[in-house]
Amino acid sequence: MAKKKNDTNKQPRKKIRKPSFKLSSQQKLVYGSFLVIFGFILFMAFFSFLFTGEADQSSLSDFASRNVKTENWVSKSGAWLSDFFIQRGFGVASFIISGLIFLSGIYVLMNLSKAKLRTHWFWGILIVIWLSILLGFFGNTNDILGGTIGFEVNMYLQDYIGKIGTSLLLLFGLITYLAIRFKVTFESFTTIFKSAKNKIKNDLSNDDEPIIALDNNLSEEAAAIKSAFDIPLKNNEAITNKDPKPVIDTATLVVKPPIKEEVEDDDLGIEIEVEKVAEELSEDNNLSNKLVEDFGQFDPTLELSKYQFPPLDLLKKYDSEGITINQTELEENKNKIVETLKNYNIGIASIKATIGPTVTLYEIVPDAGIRISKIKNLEDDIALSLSALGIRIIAPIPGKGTIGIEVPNKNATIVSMRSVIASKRFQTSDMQLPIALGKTISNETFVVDLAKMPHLLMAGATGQGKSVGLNAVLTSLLYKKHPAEVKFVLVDPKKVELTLFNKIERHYLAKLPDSEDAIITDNTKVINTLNSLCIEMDNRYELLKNALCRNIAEYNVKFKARKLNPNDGHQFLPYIVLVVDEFADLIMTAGKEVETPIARLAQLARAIGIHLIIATQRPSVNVITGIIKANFPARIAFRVTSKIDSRTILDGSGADQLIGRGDMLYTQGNDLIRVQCAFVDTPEVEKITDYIGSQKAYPDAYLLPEYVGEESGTSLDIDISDRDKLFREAAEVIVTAQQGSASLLQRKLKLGYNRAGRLIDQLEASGIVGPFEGSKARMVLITDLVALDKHLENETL
Ligand SMILES: Nc1ncnc2c1ncn2[C@@H]1O[C@H](COP(=O)(O)OP(=O)(O)OP(=O)(O)O)[C@@H](O)[C@H]1O
Repeated sequence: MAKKKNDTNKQPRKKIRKPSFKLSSQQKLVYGSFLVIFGFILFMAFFSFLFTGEADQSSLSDFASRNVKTENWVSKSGAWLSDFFIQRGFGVASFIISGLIFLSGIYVLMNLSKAKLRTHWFWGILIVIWLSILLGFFGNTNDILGGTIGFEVNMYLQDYIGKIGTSLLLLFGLITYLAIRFKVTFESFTTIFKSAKNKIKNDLSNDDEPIIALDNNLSEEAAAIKSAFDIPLKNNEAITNKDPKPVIDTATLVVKPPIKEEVEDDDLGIEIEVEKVAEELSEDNNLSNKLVEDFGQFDPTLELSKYQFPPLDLLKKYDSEGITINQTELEENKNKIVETLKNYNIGIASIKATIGPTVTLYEIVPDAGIRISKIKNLEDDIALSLSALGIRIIAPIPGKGTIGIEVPNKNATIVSMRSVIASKRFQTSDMQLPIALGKTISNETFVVDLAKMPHLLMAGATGQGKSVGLNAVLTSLLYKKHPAEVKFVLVDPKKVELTLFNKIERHYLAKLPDSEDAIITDNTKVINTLNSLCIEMDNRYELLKNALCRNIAEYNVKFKARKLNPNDGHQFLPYIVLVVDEFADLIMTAGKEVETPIARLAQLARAIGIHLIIATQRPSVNVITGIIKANFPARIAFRVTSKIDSRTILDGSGADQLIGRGDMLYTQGNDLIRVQCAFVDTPEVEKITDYIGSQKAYPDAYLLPEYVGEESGTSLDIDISDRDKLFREAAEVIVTAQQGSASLLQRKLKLGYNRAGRLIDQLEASGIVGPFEGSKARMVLITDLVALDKHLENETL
């Protein structure tokens, strides 16, 4: 273990920045025009070399001398380049190289697909080689037809497989090229020969020309074969033959037989020909392949293609980072543990220590025959003898066969956000939503995938590191995900914790169409947003269903490959992460109205990329209800004040024994992992959001679907028959208390915010309470219950 400890201490802190090969528009202009001009010059040099090459031969050796004159149109350089490419290289096939350079310039200037350019180069170079060998075959000596390479390769081949072998090899090269590049099949040849035969036959019989209609989109392949075999195919021409016409299938270039076949008598010696129809690519695939070939894969980041991820320098370095081993502390603790256990007649076979950032784990192997429960019961005694808080006994450590005693270090080290973000584990992770939470007890960076969790519940008493934890989660995502790939919905009833993220509203946040602020601080708006997220979820499911995809990752891959048509409503779907900073507050004020959509989202939203992170100070059962708990398998517990709270959040004790300041336990359903949360301070978050916020953004935040809440239909002239069943009770509560507030109704009648609000509106309509007066409670217009009875009776008359 000691070895491992040293290894982990030596973790390199490399600055890892994504290399960017993107050129600015100006660079493209310079680079593109250079290539165009260079390609053109090369062409001129090659062309003049055909006439001046021989004359310039002698001057090549005197390249450095200015007195020597050359005849090449591009002078000395032209003579030298042509000699290099044509004479010593590939012969006249080198013209293709100048063409490729010219073409590259055009592609750079016009910002065309790089993938297509690469294809051109690949096939271009193959043709150069093939052509050079072919022409070298005819060159008697090393002449400029095939160049030195073509000639030498030919000689080599002929030595081994002879002239016939070489020519057959060249033919094989041509066939392979046509088959792969132009997807030519054997049937293509036979059908083309057949149609040629038909034509000749028709010509001879002085009939009209055979009609072969090609549709508008004559494909490259068809055109290539057509020109190769020079068959008079009529494009877009009216069909004049009375017989059913053969039609060239442009996708595979197979000439299908006419439906009415030429059935002729056997006696005439003409056979019926039945063509085998080649398997076609389905239209969708074919189209998407073509689109990808033309434009490359769809790039969701294109709109903000210049977006720069925040650099690591924005995060603070701490001097006290890196674990220092305090040998005396280790020794002391070990002795105390051994002594305490000895006092209870527990012998130890071996003990070893793993030093983490905040706690050290002592792993002991007790003597044979010792009951584990006996050690477990000594938790308090060991804590007493070590006089330390936050001692946790893990008996046994799952999968290890040892007993663990976690003892807090006297001097805890801060785990900086910088160190976890820079870690190789985070930087190279291919998770969909990677989160660097902190470091484990063995000092390894702890990275988890939010997409796999799929929802996270965070609890901890006030001041134990929840907000820092939330910031660590958000920071991790900001360092790893482009604004096009993830959107946050932030709910912050405390109004201060997440405000900093306002600056990245148009990059990373999602909001309701009519709301001004993206960060939701008002509890009533939360209900609308949650319901809107449910609508978004349903919409996304519909899209996934139509695209025959099981989850968002598959869907996005398909969309990027241009297999989904944006005209059918398909679009690239970013992940949506909902963060609620104080859930207890929400449940208290809105009850079921919040719980229902949260539970619905938690149950269903994983496949469509909506993930929830919910934090609460009060992990009591009325806040984290059964239905919520069941749907949040991933939990983080910071220090809580009681064992009961720990049990609510973790289904076991442990969180009450933590030491605070980011010390936390993480579980994803099975083991508990003790992690020291990474520390990210408010100024650091501010720097990051400033950095992102100062860059070009989308025109608006990501807009969620509109949700028309039930309460929005409320108007003051509510029909008496439409009144809530609790109307009378509510009126009595208000009149008795002489206080017209919705929260009073919520408390007394145990209602959600919405229903209480509706009741107040109805009471106002009936004239029992006065109009809305801002932060003050409404005035009660009825003085006592007797007056109320009278008022209601009058109303029904
Ligand atoms: N990971 C950490 N490493 C070191 N110190 C930490 C860490 N997390 C929190 N702290 C310390 O604890 C203090 C309180 O943290 P934080 O504000 O996150 O608590 P909280 O649980 O959100 O409290 P509240 O619920 O009242 O907002 C921080 O100011 C910081 O000094």
